[in-house]
This record gives sequence, structure tokens and C-alpha cells, in this order.
Amino acid sequence: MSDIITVNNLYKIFGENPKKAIEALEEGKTKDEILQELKQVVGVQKINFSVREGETFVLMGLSGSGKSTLQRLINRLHEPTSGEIIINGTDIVKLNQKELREFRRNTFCGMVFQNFAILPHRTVLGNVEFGLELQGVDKEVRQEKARKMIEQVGLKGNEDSYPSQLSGGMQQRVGLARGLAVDAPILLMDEAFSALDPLIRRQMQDELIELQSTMKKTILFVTHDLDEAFRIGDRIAIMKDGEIVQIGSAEEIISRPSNDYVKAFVEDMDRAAVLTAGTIMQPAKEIAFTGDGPRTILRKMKRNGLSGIFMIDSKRDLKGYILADELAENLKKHQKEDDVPFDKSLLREASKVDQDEALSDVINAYHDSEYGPIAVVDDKNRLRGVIVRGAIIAALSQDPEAIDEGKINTGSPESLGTDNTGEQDNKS
Ligand SMILES: Nc1ncnc2c1ncn2[C@@H]1O[C@H](COP(=O)(O)OP(=O)(O)OP(=O)(O)O)[C@@H](O)[C@H]1O
Repeated sequence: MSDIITVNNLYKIFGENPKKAIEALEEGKTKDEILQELKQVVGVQKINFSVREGETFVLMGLSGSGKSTLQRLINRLHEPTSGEIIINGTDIVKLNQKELREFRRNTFCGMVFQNFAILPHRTVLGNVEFGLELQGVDKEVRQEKARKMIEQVGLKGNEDSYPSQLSGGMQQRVGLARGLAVDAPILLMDEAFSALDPLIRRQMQDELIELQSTMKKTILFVTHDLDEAFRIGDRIAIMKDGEIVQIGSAEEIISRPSNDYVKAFVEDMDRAAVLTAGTIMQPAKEIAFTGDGPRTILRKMKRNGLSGIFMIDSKRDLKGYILADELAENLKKHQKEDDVPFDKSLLREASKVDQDEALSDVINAYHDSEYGPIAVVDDKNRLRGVIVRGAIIAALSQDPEAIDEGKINTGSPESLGTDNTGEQDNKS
């Protein structure tokens, strides 16, 4: 995916003397000190990031952290104090007003706001076609597009209703349909779902994810809600005092917060719902191959102190799990033979999860597993890694270093249930 928006060293100072404020920032003064001493408000500072085409990129932060200011700079509703904003190869800071109008029309779908900002005297259809009308699209074409979009957001049958006849959730669908109907690559959403009650809000988030999977717009979404950011964002930029303090996927931010501020922020998150099997797995260091003889496999296990081992074929296709005790028992029966083939009845079904499955699913798989480690596979059943009990505990214990090191935490959380896997856990 190529970058559609690139922002370089962007500043926005509100006040009469922005140059002085930027100098003070460079000297290390804080936003508060600059407000006190210079009476200048730092909107955003030292902003550098890129958004990829088709990505849902979320600006997240507390009130006053600068997220709305940053979003408004991106379509130049605010004039930057300094810096570059390159969209599709054009530095929009350099455009004159006429060029800017044209550029906006072809680039932005318009904005979806918290207060819906729909026109009260227009019907649903009239509202949804409005953006296309501004673009100068013919009535017939725009109404056909608008009707399609109304259907996609689940409002079919309400084309002729007026906003006052609709619930909050329905009004926001109108706003969303209006934004999405416009044939432009970037959709800006500012706290779009914040006024909705929690259940409807979640529904709208799900629908946005669903719509986005077919529409593939680039969405720049502002929210103060971390749950929302993590649910819908491919990547999230966390802002504080006008600065971006971390950019990453939900998993990256949760498992590796860049500083104490972010760490405190994500502490209350439901980590089990956000981390995936792929994030917490470790490489499968010792594996048995289908061509290996049983003695070789047993030697491998003994050498590494393993009580079980996964077997794969030459394409890494996962074949099953072998228990050392059972293999040793089986080999005793063939002590005097030279060339013993591997007895396929020793191959047990491996406990496995897909690499994209959430930690909560991994925990369930662990519960159901009879013999310990969980294999992590891709969509072709190829072995990608293993998850041992210690990694699950480390992931739940909010200790990023423990995840890196696969460190065992001796505290056994009830959520993992009975430890029927004994010593084999950390050994595959
Ligand atoms: N037009 C303006 N004039 C002066 N200061 C402004 C203006 N707009 C924003 N600010 C200041 O810039 C800073 C960032 O504000 P901004 O609205 O971008 O934050 P936010 O993270 O979007 O917060 P919220 O969620 O409350 O909207 C704040 O200190 C705010 O007071």
C-alpha cells in the first residue's frame, strides 16, 4: 500500500506570535509554559506521520490534545503555521484558494461529525446526494448513487423521511452515507459516533468496518475513545499536548507502549480481545518432520527436554503432535529392529489457532488442549509458531518485556483454569 497522506514537521500555533512559540518549543518549553509565558496556544507540534491508501487511521487523545486541529489542518480548514502536508503527491500548504477548492472537491468525501451536521429541511435522499450535488454530478446519476448508499447503510425505505423523523443512529447513518457517496478517496470523521448510545455506537463501528472492507476509502477518524480507536483503526496515533506520542496498530500499542503515558492509557484495555495469537507466539524451534525416523525424533525431544513435539511436512503443513512418553513406549517394542518406521498412530491432533485469532480465543484453545502448547497456523495450516502457557500469562500481565522473552510468570491466573499440562508447557 502506498502512502496517500504524508505530514512533515507540522505545527499549528493559535496566537499573534507563532514564531516565538515555535522557538520556545524548540528550546524545550511545554505547551503550558508557552500559554503562561507567551499567551500562545500550541494546537499541534512536531507532527510527522503517513497514512496509507485504504487505511483507517485514527487520531486518538484526550480533550485538547490536538486531534481535531490536526484533522482540520489536513484539509486546510486551519492554516498551518509551518510544515508540509502532502496528499497524493501535492503539498496542499502551497495551494492558492482556487486550487485548494478544486483539490478538496476531488480528494475529500466531506466530513462526518458528532452532531451529524445533516440538513434538517432535506430528506434522507436530499442529504445523501448533497455532496455529489456540490461536485456538480447530474441529478439522475447522483440520486442513483445516493439510493445505493442509503441501502448500504441500512436505511432503505427511509429515502423520503426528514431528519427529525429519524433516531440518532439513523441520522448518523445519513451522515455516513453522504460521506461515502462522494467519489473521493479520503473520508474525514470527527467523533462521528460519540453522541450515540453505546449499543448503537458499536453497531455503527461494525458497519463502518464492514463498509470499509468493500469501499476501501482512506479514513482519518478522530476519537477520544480508546476502545473505539482500537476497534476500527488499522493504525492509531495517540496524541498528547499537540504531539503524536505513538503510532501503531492496537496490538503494537498494547504490547509495546512507547512511554508511561501510553502505558497508563492502555492499562484498562481488554488485552485479551486485542492481542492476537500471531503477536504472542514464539518461533517453533524444535519440530519433527514427516521424513524423520522415530529414534531421531525421540533424540531431538530428549536433547531439548521436550515432553511433546509438533510434526510438519516439507511444506510446513501441520500434521500433529507427538508425546515423548508414548513414542518412547512404542520404541521399546522395536528395540531389536534396525529400521523402524514412524508409527502414525502416535500422531495426536495438535491444538491449534489461526495466527489472527484473539488472545481470548487462544485462552479457550488452551483450556481445551489436552497436552500443552498451542500451534499457531496460517490460513493454509502451515505452522507459524507456538504459544506456551508463559506467553499467555505474560500477555495478560501487561508486561511487554515478558512477551518478548517468553518469560514465565509464576502467578497462575484463574482464567487459565487447571494446569493439567505440567512441565511440558514451556518446552516445545
Ligand atoms: N480556533 C482556535 N483558537 C485558539 N485555540 C484553539 C483553537 N482551536 C483549538 N485550539 C486549541 O488547540 C488545542 C488543541 O485543540 P483540539 O480541539 O484540536 O483538541 P482535541 O484533541 O480535538 O480536543 P476535543 O476532543 O476537546 O475537541 C487546544 O489547546 C485548544 O484549546
